[in-house]
Amino acid sequence: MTYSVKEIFKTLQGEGFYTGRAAVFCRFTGCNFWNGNDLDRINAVCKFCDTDFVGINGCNGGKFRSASLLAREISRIWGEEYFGRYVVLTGGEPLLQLDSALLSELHNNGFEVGIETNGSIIPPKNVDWICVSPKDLNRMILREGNELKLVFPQNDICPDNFVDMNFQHFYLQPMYSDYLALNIDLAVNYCKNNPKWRLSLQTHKYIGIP
Ligand SMILES: C[S@@+](CC[C@H](N)C(=O)[O-])C[C@H]1O[C@@H](n2cnc3c(N)ncnc32)[C@H](O)[C@@H]1O
Ligand SMILES: Nc1nc2[nH]cc(C(=O)O)c2c(=O)[nH]1
Ligand code: SF4
Ligand SMILES: [Mg+2]
Repeated sequence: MTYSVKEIFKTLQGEGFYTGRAAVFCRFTGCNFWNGNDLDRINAVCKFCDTDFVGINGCNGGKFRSASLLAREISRIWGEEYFGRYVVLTGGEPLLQLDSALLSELHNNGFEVGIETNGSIIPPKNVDWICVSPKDLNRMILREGNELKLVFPQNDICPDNFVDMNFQHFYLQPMYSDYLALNIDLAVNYCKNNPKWRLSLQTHKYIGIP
């Protein structure tokens, strides 16, 4: 299998449960909820994406012709240290490309593997950390995982829809947009009144790291 990757970089996880943890981010090309063209946002399932996932032209991006070649590149970017190896597969939608071959190669290289997914595709078995961030209730078939991270607020999606699903942690992440300050206020208030939910800030954006 050939994997199309926009970029690969080492940083700190900026969001959710593992905020502050060193990780290599592997951003796969392409998404099933938006084609990445700004002109098509209004017709997309997901209209507020903050990410460029088109093409293979980012830092360390490219076409990787096998799982072992991609795992080797992720390993190189992590560096020598064996302790704490963590890779976050994101995109775009990583589950359009993640298969058990790549997952095994990453495990063989000593990585814990996390995914950031929109919940519309069932992942292969043995992913170590699953973060689901729903955008469309009707398309959300992955209804369990480690963390549910809802971008907030979203038209037609209320946090109540998720509280009976099988997740260990529930986060509201203020929508990054021209209305960020308002969205933060709304999320803070929601968390104050609904303590099952915690605030997830996109901390990397505040401190200027990728
Ligand atoms: C770019 S997405 C890629 C992974 C996957 N397609 C998904 O949606 O979960 C990575 C994370 O960024 C979040 N995100 C995207 N746009 C955002 C925005 N405008 N404000 C806050 N979070 C956003 C997503 O909800 C997701 O949790
Ligand atoms: N630092 C950092 N943390 C992140 N957590 C989720 C991200 C993503 O785009 O999937 C992301 C990202 O792009 N950078
Ligand atoms: S589903 Fe994820 S990658 Fe796709 S457009 Fe939405 S936020 Fe962006
Ligand atoms: Mg991001």
